[in-house]
Amino acid sequence: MSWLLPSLPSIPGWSRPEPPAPSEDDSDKKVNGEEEDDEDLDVPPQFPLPNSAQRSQAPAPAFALAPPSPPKQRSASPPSDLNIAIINDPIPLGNMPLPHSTTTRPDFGIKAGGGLDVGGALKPPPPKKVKGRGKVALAPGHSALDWARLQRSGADLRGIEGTGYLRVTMEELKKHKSRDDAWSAFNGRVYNITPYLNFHPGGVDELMRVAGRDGTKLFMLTHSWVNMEHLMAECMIGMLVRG
Ligand code: HEM
Repeated sequence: MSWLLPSLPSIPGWSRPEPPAPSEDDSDKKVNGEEEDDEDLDVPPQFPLPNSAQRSQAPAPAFALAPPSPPKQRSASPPSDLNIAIINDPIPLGNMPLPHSTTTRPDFGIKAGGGLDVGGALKPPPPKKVKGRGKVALAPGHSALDWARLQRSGADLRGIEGTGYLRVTMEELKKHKSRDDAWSAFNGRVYNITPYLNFHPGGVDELMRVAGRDGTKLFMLTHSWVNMEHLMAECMIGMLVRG
């Protein structure tokens, strides 16, 4: 192996230390041609050394177990339902003044023990009072379905059997304003409302308010969504004309 080592110039007074000659003990450690490691080589040195100054001054090893922490004091109030830490004990601040923004601690409406103290702006609005729509209880046999059946029955609902659609003047219209002979005009068409009176969900009296006159405005103000032309198709007398 000498060829691996660079050839050093020979310096007077200096010589390469010769490796120690293998002793008889070393030869004993060779078993079946394999060299056993010396166990002492893997043991790290003690630090600090057993007779060092650090070791003599150190009262106890620094990695001794810390004493157990004292049991936590439970607050009188149960914990909040919300996952927000509410600090009961003020944090010691020494002489440090609190910033203006935190001189009063906000509670965010959270009550002690959980739940929200909804007050002021957070309070839900009171339930709206629903104004009575003025629907009436219809007599048996006078439902919307009964009216539809009556319309399809072929019965004379116009009250002017045998005549076609009429041209009705305002003067003529005004003559039909009784319970058993009531006409009314809606959107330029004149209807015999008499057979419908007891079927009217708003009641007889409401419908009678427009008997003998133009009821378009009141109808639209009350229930513009009602398909009056369809409901009253079989009751149509004719068209409202000037004259
Ligand atoms: C021939 C014309 C009319 C027909 C076919 C008719 C039909 C109806 C119908 C189908 C309803 C039930 C509405 C619903 O359930 O949403 C109703 C309700 C009502 N109608 Fe009429 N109506 C007529 C004329 C009038 C007029 C002229 C008035 C008022 C003077 C009136 C007053 C009411 C009221 C107060 C109700 C109950 C409240 C409501 O449901 O809106 N109706 N009517």
